Amino acid sequence: MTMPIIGCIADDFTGATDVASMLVSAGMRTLQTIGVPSTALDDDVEAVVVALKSRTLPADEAVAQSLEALAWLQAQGCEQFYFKYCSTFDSTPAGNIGPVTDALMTALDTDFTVACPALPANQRTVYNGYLFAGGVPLNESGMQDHPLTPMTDANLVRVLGAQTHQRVDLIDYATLSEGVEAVEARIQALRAAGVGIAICDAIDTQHLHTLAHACRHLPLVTAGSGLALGLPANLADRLPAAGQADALPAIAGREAILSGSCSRATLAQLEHARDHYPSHYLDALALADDFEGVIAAALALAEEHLDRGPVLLYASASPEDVRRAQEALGVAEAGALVERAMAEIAQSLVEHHGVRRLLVAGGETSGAVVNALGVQGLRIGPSIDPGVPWTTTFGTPAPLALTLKSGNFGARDFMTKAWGMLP
Ligand SMILES: Nc1ncnc2c1ncn2[C@@H]1O[C@H](COP(=O)(O)OP(=O)(O)OP(=O)(O)O)[C@@H](O)[C@H]1O
Ligand SMILES: O=C(O)[C@@H](O)C(=O)CO
Repeated sequence: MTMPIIGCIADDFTGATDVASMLVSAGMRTLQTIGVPSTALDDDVEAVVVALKSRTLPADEAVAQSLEALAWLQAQGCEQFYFKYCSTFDSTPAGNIGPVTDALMTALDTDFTVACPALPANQRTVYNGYLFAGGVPLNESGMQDHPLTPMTDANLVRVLGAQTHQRVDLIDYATLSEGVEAVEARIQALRAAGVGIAICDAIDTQHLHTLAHACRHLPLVTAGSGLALGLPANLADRLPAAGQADALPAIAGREAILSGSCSRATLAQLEHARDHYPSHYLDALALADDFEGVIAAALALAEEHLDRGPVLLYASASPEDVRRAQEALGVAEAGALVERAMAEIAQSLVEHHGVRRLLVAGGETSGAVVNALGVQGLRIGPSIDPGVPWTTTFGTPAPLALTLKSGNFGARDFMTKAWGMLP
């Protein structure tokens, strides 16, 4: 059996499929597990991604789960480890990026790692340590309104510095533009100065390739998914022949879209999709009043239309509507209520309405849906848009075609074009 080489720990489920899709597109066969498996891996793959739902847990729980994932990946033979967080660096002053990085560094007995959320293909770039999303500073990108992890500062040296025990410094774009040797020299200098984590600039994909090559001997890297594009090149002689990494079996069945993401990109995609498919809005306040009644209405609408193509069920709402729900119900309670609704709907669609092809938008939403469906893992297939692949499930009674869309990912027509890309 081929032993995996790269072991990733991802702090949410869509983030996990994102990093897995980058590894696949660069030629590594990749499997994603939902949580830490209780059994050993028995697939021939070059990379494994353990998907946690740890982004918004209390820091000590996120650390414990991440260390458990690390131990399992080490037991499967992985040689280099990758902590995947969001390209918008979603976290709070309490964590979890800093505390998890600290714990992984200690467990791997390493004094240095990099931190680079950049993904230029999705307009996430880091310049002089400042993170830009969609060409504007992070704190002006819409992320300042995120329901769970509002990001109000774009300076990552400062943001990470508040979360970690390590000294944090920068490898800037000028150094990255000079090439691998310049980056290696900078890493050596930072290490000698007692810096534990370097925020790395990257304003184009070449910077990520340079950084990945310069990191080839580090036991741990931490990043968004972009850095994964460059890692397979470090291992070229150990990968399968080109074109083999993203093959998926065909899955027939009814189609549905579930969205709990309130990001700007998802809201635009929903506007587009509503013009093409029957749709039903689940109002958070109505769910609080009559949970089962709202769900029954959504499922009735679905059953009426599913024979004719995809049906769209969504709770996604504008920042003002989300704020209204949060003020009435509490932030965590409103989120949990909507997630529970999406989970129950997904379960019913699959068990009672013949849905086998499912598109889910939102990281937390995807986590809730995947858990409700009993998905144990995903085989990663071709990407619909950068960072969002089709996958097929294992662990469910029958395999499903599933795509888990990170809130801010995908073009405006993502929800309509996805179906044509299934085998
Ligand atoms: N109308 C609403 N009112 C209040 N909360 C909502 C509403 N709709 C969705 N939510 C909650 O907002 C949160 C959205 O997070 P989620 O991770 O699913 O999407 P996202 O943040 O856009 O995606 P990602 O994490 O991939 O960037 C979820 O907890 C969801 O339940
Ligand atoms: O990196 C990203 O932006 C995504 O993979 C993600 O983690 C969103 O939840």
